[in-house]
Amino acid sequence: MINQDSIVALATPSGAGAIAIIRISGSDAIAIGNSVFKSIKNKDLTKQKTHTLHLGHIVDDSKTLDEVLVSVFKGPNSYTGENTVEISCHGSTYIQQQIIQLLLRKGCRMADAGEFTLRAFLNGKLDLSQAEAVADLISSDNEASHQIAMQQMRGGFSNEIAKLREELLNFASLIELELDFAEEDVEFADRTQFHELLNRIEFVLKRLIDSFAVGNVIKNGIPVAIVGEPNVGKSTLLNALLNEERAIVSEIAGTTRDTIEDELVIGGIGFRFIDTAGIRETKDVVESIGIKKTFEKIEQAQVVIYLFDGLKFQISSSEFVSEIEQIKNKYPLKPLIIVVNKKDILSADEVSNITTKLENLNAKLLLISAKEKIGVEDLKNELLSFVNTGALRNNETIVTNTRHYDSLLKALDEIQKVKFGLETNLSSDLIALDIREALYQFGLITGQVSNDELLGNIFANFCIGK
Ligand SMILES: Nc1nc2c(c(=O)[nH]1)N(C=O)[C@@H](CNc1ccc(C(=O)N[C@@H](CCC(=O)O)C(=O)O)cc1)CN2
Ligand SMILES: Nc1nc2c(ncn2[C@@H]2O[C@H](COP(=O)(O)OP(=O)(O)OP(=O)(O)O)[C@@H](O)[C@H]2O)c(=O)[nH]1
Repeated sequence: MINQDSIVALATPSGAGAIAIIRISGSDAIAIGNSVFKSIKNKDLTKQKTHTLHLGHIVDDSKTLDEVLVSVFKGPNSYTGENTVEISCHGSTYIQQQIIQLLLRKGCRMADAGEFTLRAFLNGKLDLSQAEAVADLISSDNEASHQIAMQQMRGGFSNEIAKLREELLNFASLIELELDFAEEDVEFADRTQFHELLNRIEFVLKRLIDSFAVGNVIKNGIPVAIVGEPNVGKSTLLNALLNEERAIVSEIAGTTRDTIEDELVIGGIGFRFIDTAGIRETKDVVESIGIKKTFEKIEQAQVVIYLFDGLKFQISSSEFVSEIEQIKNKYPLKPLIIVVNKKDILSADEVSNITTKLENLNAKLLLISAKEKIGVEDLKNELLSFVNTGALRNNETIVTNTRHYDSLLKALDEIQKVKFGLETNLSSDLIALDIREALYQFGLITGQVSNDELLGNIFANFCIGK
């Protein structure tokens, strides 16, 4: 470990709280902490064991700033791998600022965003994908995104990649050794075994790449477009799903002109509902812009809810059927749920008329009342059925990070080139080049290969103090 300057930052959120934690990390962290701390038992912090907690006061010259608890971590046994001191003070913003300013005068500097975790990475405490998972963990707000981040932080993903990388590295060295004996025409690398390894790597890469489809939506929320004519109850449904009054419910048709997005967690999965203006034909300029937007939103959505008023269906059923067919034709692969609203005011005959006319449309049909909250739970379950939670349940590795996804795609491409090279008896030096490129992509994920620009990009997105 090189002699690192000592960095300081507030580890808890800014603002007042019961307690705030100020963290210092670096070679001189404990000495600096000691210089501002007066232990009630006259302890010298520099002489304390690692992972110990001490009560005392923070003093600025003779002025006592606060009564605090101080914890001591001795490098390499700390989060950052460096000497670390944490001061738990009373959570007044004034106290926080006074202590931080005092520490800055004593030789610390303010930490950059993510610098504690960057140091943990540089000191080998975490690999790069684990460090990135720390940021995901902090921003996770539902069960699924939390589970994935937690798994990644504990090294599930990097272990898998690191193992493949090591096996591949083995073959790379053997193939490269062959190059040194080019005249003799020897083969150190068993071609059958090598082929078997490449197949295995290809299989794992494909699985990881596929998992990104799930991972990405889990991280960002699954977009669901709610489409329907004005006044069918989109806003009421959204409110029923969100269980709070967010969208504007009104008696006037066409009030949902703009798209409103809202998030809701169902069964541990985040959904993003996109309330659209519907696809009713219109001459109104403002509304036709809304209709164009509706199609754009369907495009982006993973699931579409086509919502209509059950009473209106009785008058113009063929128009509804043709609209539904229009959506089905335009987006044949997009899951579509037909939701008939206002069931509470429909007669049994009307219900059976709707069912008969719509049951053969190759879409899920649900009759609900958004207002009376009838059938809303069924709709939630239906939405959940579109999420492939199999991988989640089985605790398989799920890729959520675009950077990793990108490297996995490139690695797969290289592995396939290597396979092709073997099959077509390409010369070893060319095969070796492709293997090196695949290894490089694996290394980018785990951080075995990195550079300042890459690290800068990653850690700049962290919060200060992490
Ligand atoms: N107060 C506090 N809470 C925190 C953190 C922290 O830094 N401080 N963390 C940080 O963000 C997370 C916990 N992560 C941590 C990871 C490693 C070590 C650590 O001391 N590791 C040592 C020794 C382990 C032992 O002997 O018990 C090591 O790895 O050698 C501490 C915290 C969440 N909670
Ligand atoms: N009886 C009954 N009325 C409902 C139901 N759902 C919505 N409504 C009423 O239908 C009217 C329109 O509801 P909104 O939720 O504003 O409809 P919208 O589709 O968002 O309308 P726009 O914003 O105009 O597109 C309101 O008066 C609601 O109270 C329902 O299940 N049953």
